[in-house]
Amino acid sequence: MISVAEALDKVFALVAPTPVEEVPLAECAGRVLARPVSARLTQPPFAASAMDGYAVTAADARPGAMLTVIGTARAGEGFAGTLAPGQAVRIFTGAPVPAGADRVVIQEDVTRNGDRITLTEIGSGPNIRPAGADFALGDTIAAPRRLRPADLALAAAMNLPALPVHRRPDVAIIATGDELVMPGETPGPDQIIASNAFGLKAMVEAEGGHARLLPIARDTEASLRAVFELAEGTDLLVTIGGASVGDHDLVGKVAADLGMDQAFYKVAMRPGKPLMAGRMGTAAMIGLPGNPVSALVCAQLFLLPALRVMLGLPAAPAPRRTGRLARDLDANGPREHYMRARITADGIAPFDRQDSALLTILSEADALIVRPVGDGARRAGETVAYIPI
Ligand SMILES: Nc1nc2c(c(=O)[nH]1)N[C@H]1C(S)=C(S)[C@@H](COP(=O)(O)OP(=O)(O)OC[C@H]3O[C@@H](n4cnc5c(N)ncnc54)[C@H](O)[C@@H]3O)O[C@H]1N2
Ligand code: MOO
Repeated sequence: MISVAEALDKVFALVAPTPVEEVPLAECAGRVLARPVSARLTQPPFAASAMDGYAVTAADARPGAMLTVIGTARAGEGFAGTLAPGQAVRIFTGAPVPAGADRVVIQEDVTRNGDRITLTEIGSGPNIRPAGADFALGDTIAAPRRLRPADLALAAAMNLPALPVHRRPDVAIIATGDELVMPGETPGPDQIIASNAFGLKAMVEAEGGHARLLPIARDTEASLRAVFELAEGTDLLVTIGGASVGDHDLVGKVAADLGMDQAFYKVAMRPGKPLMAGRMGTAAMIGLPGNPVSALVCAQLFLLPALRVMLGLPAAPAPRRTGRLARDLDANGPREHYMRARITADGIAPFDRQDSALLTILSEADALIVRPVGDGARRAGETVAYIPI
């Protein structure tokens, strides 16, 4: 058995970033920018008014100044002339500041009578945004970068109608087992509903991958082989179950028969010991354990970091934080333990029941407390590492 860190390194060695494609800006949310992109213009392109008011010269910027309004500048249409002392231009937010003007006095600080104004007060700032205050022609957005809403607005402002992003990795998900039927079907007396694949699909898609749910493979070599073939062309093949040592655990054997080059099998972790990974032709393969919590925890620890590499992001373990324990914990054993827990006002509270079959607990959990191998007993109030989920 290898450690979680060793297994993760081996998983990283199985995957590579997907090719880059140009995608229209409106479809880039959450995608990963593959190359730096440069602004095609300067923003603002001209000195712009930050307020509604009157553009005046520095010489007139004093309370009591009486000025003549000689024109208007609004967003979309500036004032063509040049402002001289004794003059003002009516100006609106976003409008180009006329030549000769040094500041904008907000209209609340002005009284107007016909085309004459009197400045009643002068605020502290000039209320002018200089050209290029936000960015200049050629300024870049660095890559790789997960594109957030503000990044898309910035790219739009830079006049970039499409962005180079990594193709969404295709992830083919195969549930295995004679006991499984799909949600909505009526299970036979010895059957249960296949649940894991739905959680995995949601995780993959939330991360930016494209998940395909393949038909459930039965516990025969022929059925497994047939479903594996449907995964042809995928970037990442994920199987669920059939990974352990039982007579019907055939995933490893069938994958090997189909040419899987196994990178590892079994990891010193709880839940999720019977995890496997390898390469099958052009695809990476991750064989998840069947127990629902094991499958989803292993996906959090291995599948998502692998997906992030495929999306062009750096290879890194699932992000961790630290928190204070809300209650005492017993010593840990020889496997790294990822304990389902909830973050509460009193600290981070592990659930009493940690059985890897309990989806109700996982559904209530928002954290996995990380217990290192051989970690001693911990008291309430001590700091522990956890992975937000
Ligand atoms: N003698 C041993 N037995 C087991 C060991 C071991 O080391 N020695 N490991 C245990 C551990 S840990 C786990 S985890 C499981 C994993 O076994 P498999 O990956 O072979 O999974 P299955 O046996 O196929 O299924 C386990 C469990 O999960 C249910 N299952 C499977 N797929 C799904 C699905 N898509 N949706 C919902 N539930 C699913 C399945 O019905 C079983 O109840 O092995 C232990 N045994
Ligand atoms: O992954 Mo197994 O479920 O460690 O319980």
